[in-house]
Amino acid sequence: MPVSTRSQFRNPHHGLKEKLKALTLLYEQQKQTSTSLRNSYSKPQQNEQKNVMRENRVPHLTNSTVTRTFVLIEPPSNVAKENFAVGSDKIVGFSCVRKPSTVLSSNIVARKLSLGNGGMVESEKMETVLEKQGKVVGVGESRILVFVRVRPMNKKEKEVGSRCCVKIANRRDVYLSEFANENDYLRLNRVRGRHFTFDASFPDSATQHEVYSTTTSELVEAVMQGRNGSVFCYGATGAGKTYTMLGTLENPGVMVLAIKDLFSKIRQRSCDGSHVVHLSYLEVYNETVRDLLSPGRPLVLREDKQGIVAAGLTQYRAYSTDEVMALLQQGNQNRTTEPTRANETSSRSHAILQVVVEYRDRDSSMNIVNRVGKLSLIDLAGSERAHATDQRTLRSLEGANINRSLLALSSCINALVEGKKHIPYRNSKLTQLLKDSLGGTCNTVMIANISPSNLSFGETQNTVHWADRAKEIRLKVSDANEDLLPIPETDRDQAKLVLELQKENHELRVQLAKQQQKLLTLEAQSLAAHSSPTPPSATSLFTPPTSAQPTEKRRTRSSFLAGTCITPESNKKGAELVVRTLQRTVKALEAQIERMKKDHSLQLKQKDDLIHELSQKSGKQAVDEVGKRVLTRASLRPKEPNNDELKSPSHRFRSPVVPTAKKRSYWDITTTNSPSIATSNGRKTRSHVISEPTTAPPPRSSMLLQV
Ligand SMILES: Nc1ncnc2c1ncn2[C@@H]1O[C@H](COP(=O)(O)OP(=O)(O)OP(=O)(O)O)[C@@H](O)[C@H]1O
Repeated sequence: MPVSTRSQFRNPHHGLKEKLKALTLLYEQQKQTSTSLRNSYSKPQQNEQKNVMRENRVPHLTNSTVTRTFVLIEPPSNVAKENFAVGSDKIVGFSCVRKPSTVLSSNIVARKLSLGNGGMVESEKMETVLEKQGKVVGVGESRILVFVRVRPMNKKEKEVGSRCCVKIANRRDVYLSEFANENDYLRLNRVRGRHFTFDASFPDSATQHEVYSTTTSELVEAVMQGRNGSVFCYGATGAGKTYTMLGTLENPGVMVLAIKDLFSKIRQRSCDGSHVVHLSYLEVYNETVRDLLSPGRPLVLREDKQGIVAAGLTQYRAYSTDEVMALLQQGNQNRTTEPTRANETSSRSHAILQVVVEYRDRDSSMNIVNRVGKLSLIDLAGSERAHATDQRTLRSLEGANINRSLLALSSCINALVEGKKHIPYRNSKLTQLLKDSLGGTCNTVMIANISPSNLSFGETQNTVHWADRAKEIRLKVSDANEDLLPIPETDRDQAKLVLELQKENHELRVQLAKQQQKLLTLEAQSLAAHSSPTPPSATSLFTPPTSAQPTEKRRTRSSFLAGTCITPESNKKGAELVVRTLQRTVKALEAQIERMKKDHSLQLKQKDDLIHELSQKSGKQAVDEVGKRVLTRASLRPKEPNNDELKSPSHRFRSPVVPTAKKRSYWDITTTNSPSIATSNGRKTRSHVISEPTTAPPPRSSMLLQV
């Protein structure tokens, strides 16, 4: 059994000293390792890191009473590795479409927060953190986006020498440092610090535009797609909620910037320029709901298909941003604000501005889509400690009510995070109104406003704690409120009329083709029936157009048909008329021929009679002469004019008289010059017979005269 010696008891710290030495050695080694690691980073990053560290240590160095014991929690090494470049953060895609599982992050939230510097997507980092904690967003779910904004230290805080207890690093990490109370000697040596991570965190230097573009601009885009969106500010009194939501004239806040953005987007996209923007503005003051645009009696909350609505709330139709601004100003004037110790213009009520946007857009198939989106912008009253505000009755009652409603909100957040079936929305008017934003199908953004002062550490810690809890609230993925527009009644009638006309037109064309076919058949039949020649004009008129025919002819025909609108009856009548005309012509011609025949025979008879009479009147000589001369019928014909006088070519074919005479004259010449009357071949002609007497034959002209 070991016996303890006295010396051992006398020197109880002997072992501890050795341990301390070993620990110091280990600490030195760790320090060297971390220094060498830091040196391996790039220079700008190193500088940034140094800055971060320096800023973190500022309060530590400035306060001499706590320098010995206060140790700040340094940002984790991975924070230092990340890029610190300032860029406007963006929430990407409120559509809540989820990607399939990946190796690193099996469930990546579609609502992404990307850094402009091309670094790792913020939501992915966040998702990795959540995944490690087993808090990953499920399929068909989305989560509330949570942001933290630190306001600058105010004059009062500076005057009392308060110190900054909030450090924002890497645009998303929040480090809270609790300074030990100088008078609390027991806790003087305690180190208190906490680290939180949010979708984005804004330092006191962040501008209103920066806050709007990071937190709400994508939400406005989702509202334009027909989804519902909510933005609410949460925090202690005087933390900067109203400044963030409403802002000032010089620095307008989220409400103003969102409405401006909304109007400009509607104007750009509304396909027919028509859009409807309805506005309502209410406050929850001491558990009563009041219309800020037309103050009057308190409103009653009712639940219908659209969710919780305030019955009788005025819905103003706004046509421009200026009009909305005017309404907003009017509403704010009606809002209950009172100066408190913590805030000179403290909001004593929760204010909810609701903008319903309805406009027509064209989808990818160029269909007209009616989209309706609702944007709720909420400025909550600040939570406060009783001792921080005035202790007057009304103020304390207000404070109690504010705290009660915020407590109800906290209970709802707790229940939602824990996945409870029953969410106590009914515990307060505020939670009833926020039901849709917290547990419904709505894209929700929460901005937690905090003060940097160590004097408000408790409130700040409380706010950040609830904001951290709110990150875990899961929302249902919302479908866009959009309808394909029905075709207007007038358009439908017109379309019907066009269809009917087209049908009628087609039928008429078919009928026309049939009639043309019938007409051709009739023509063919009539031509077959009357094989007599028809005038070319008539034939060509009714000859069906063939491909060989000139186009002009066909055109003439079609225009003729089109112009006169020939009916089957008129076609038939026309054909009959032509046939009758032709028949008449044929008959007339036949009659003429008959007449000519008769005349001719009569003339012949008359000539014969004349010859006979002449022969009887003249004596024997005459009879002999007549007998010697052969009188031909041709000789009795009237004298033909000279060939040279013949103008018409038809004379060439009339009679062979002239050539005969020529021949005769030729023979006359030859016979005159020739001693013999016989021809060379011995044949005698009638002329030869005439020339037989010894007397010289009379000249040709005389011979003709004799006749
Ligand atoms: N980011 C900021 N930059 C400059 N000033 C700010 C900022 N945030 C807040 N302030 C100022 O701080 C003061 C308090 O802010 P505000 O009224 O917005 O607080 P609150 O959270 O709305 O308080 P309450 O809950 O009592 O209404 C105001 O004078 C405001 O101008």
